[in-house]
Amino acid sequence: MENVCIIGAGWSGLASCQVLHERGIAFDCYEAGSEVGGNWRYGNDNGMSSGYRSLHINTSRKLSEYRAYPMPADYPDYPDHARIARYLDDYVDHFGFRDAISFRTLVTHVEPAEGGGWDVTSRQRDTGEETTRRYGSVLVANGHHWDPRDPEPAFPGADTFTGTQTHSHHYRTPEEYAGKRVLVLGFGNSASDIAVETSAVSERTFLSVRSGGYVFPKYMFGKPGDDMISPFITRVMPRETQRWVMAALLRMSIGKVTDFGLPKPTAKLFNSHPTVSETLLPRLGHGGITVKPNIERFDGGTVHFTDGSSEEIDAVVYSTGYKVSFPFLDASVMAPTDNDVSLFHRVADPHHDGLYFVGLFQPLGATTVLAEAQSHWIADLLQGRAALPPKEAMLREITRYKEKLAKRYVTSKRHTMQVDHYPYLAELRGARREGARLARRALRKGLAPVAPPEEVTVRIAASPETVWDLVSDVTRMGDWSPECRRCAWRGEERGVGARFTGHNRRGRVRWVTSNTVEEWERGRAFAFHTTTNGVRWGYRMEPDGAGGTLLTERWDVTGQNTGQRKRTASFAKMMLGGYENHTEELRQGIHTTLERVKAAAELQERQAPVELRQGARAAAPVDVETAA
Ligand SMILES: NC(=O)C1=CN([C@@H]2O[C@H](COP(=O)(O)OP(=O)(O)OC[C@H]3O[C@@H](n4cnc5c(N)ncnc54)[C@H](OP(=O)(O)O)[C@@H]3O)[C@@H](O)[C@H]2O)C=CC1
Repeated sequence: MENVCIIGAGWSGLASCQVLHERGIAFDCYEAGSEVGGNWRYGNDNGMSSGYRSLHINTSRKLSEYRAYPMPADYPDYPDHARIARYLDDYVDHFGFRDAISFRTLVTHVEPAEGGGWDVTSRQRDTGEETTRRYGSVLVANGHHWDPRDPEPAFPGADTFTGTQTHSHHYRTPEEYAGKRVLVLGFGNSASDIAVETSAVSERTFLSVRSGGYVFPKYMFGKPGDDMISPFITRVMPRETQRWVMAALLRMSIGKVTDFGLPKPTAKLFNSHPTVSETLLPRLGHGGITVKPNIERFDGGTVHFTDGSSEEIDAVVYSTGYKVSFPFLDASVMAPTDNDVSLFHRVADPHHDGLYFVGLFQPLGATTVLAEAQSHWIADLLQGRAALPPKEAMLREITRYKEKLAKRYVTSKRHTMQVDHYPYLAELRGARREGARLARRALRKGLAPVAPPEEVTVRIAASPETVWDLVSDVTRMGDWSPECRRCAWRGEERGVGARFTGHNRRGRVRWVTSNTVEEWERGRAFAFHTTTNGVRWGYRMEPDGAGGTLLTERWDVTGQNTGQRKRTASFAKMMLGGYENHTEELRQGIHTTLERVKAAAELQERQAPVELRQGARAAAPVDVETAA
């Protein structure tokens, strides 16, 4: 059974896939589209990409490549969407985790499971089949530039407008604006790119700007502009000095934005999300684009602006940004209002164990590298190499972050999750160090460590169906396991979701567990979740190529929440001779279980009428391998 779920195979989700794959953590990734790449897949059939035909990345290749996988050396400084999508495909195939991604599968619901973990429901787009699987942890990487935010509230008279009104999310190419009078609203990167494009074909293009800001060129002194910022500079140079130096460089290289008819920036440099464009200022200079203030109201085909001027307009493109939304999470779990989310170091939900968010930030820098760093921290947490601090400490960090944000940035729905590239990387390194310290302290206090899942495989000279019939009959579990005395089904149900009770004994200590079946596929898999302590047990059968079966038993504690870990550790300490000791007994118990299943299955196969045997041949006498 896969224990970690990743939602989304855009470049943030892929960073998590790669890191978890590299660290040996099993996961399932769900992707609504047929291909990886999210926004960078032009015309993505997941229906969520905002990418337009001319889209080029606005951070440089060097800054934007994953640390684990460089972009091809022959790529230009600022690759277009097609090259980025190809790079993402190569990344997946280079590391070999494509099989872990379920394409055309939309996650429809994620909810906390009884006893810990998360129930994830997904729908296969072709068959409509819905599946619910339980995971110890969920990594949400569904992106935050796909759910368009129209002006809120709508401008007065917008419903009387006789032209077209479109959000930039739906903009693809400029052709439909040929010969028209176009109004682009906003001053972010979408507005800037779209206004430049439509201005080449339209009769007139107007750019309506509510808040003035700086425009950063893609190149400075012949080099990509982000080459100017290095970890060294951000460490040694106070932000005020960086600001002063960059303002001077901008002034020298491109002049003041007001010289191009744009309004004066409403915030200091670096205190609002930057608009990056090599072409906007020249288009303004050529008179191809006319700057207007905000819209005041619509009236038929006329748009009135806040300075009292008005223009006849045929088409409006609202480039007014995006909503942060998680359609699969109930409002009781996470409901961001006005893009406001509360996450410890922008990753961990302090209110829900095992719920992490990847790429949910607005970087002054590159998403890839930051998502990669976030994923390494999450992997530490999943493997028990790091722990989170108490909830109160996480909430304090979030408050401090929001206070800093409020001091620095203009209050706006687009400035709720800003991070600076190198300082945020340093922050994540700090979170990992602190997490490791907390994990060591928990160990010293006798808390159960979260070990990576253990798997043991045995070769059995019997068919996968014979083996499955034995291990999935929980009433026989007492025959195999040294610790389990007996198990009994609760109710008539068999299959995923069926429940059973386990009765265990070690010496004079007896205890009872509740279990729910999570995988039930004859001849392939049987797995269950012990809801009492968050441990997951699974059996996987694979043909061994000689008519027999490779049976793998898996023991997975990574889905335990903190409460379950504490209870497990103290129960083991008080009643079972200590956590480490008991864990070792369980490990040995897996070998014993597999030996006993093997003996029973081979006996059954030998005794079965010849015609019922499925070609099982003699297997190696005792052939047990430990894989973890
Ligand atoms: N090439 C690339 O790599 C590209 C990257 N992007 C990225 O995608 C993200 C989204 O960018 P974008 O789509 O431009 O959205 P943004 O949120 O960055 O910008 C939205 C703009 O719309 C304005 N706005 C919002 N609501 C209103 C309103 N009711 N009336 C008037 N103005 C309004 C905002 O003004 P205010 O500031 O006052 O709120 C702001 O100027 C950003 O991270 C951007 O960098 C986008 C395009 C290309």
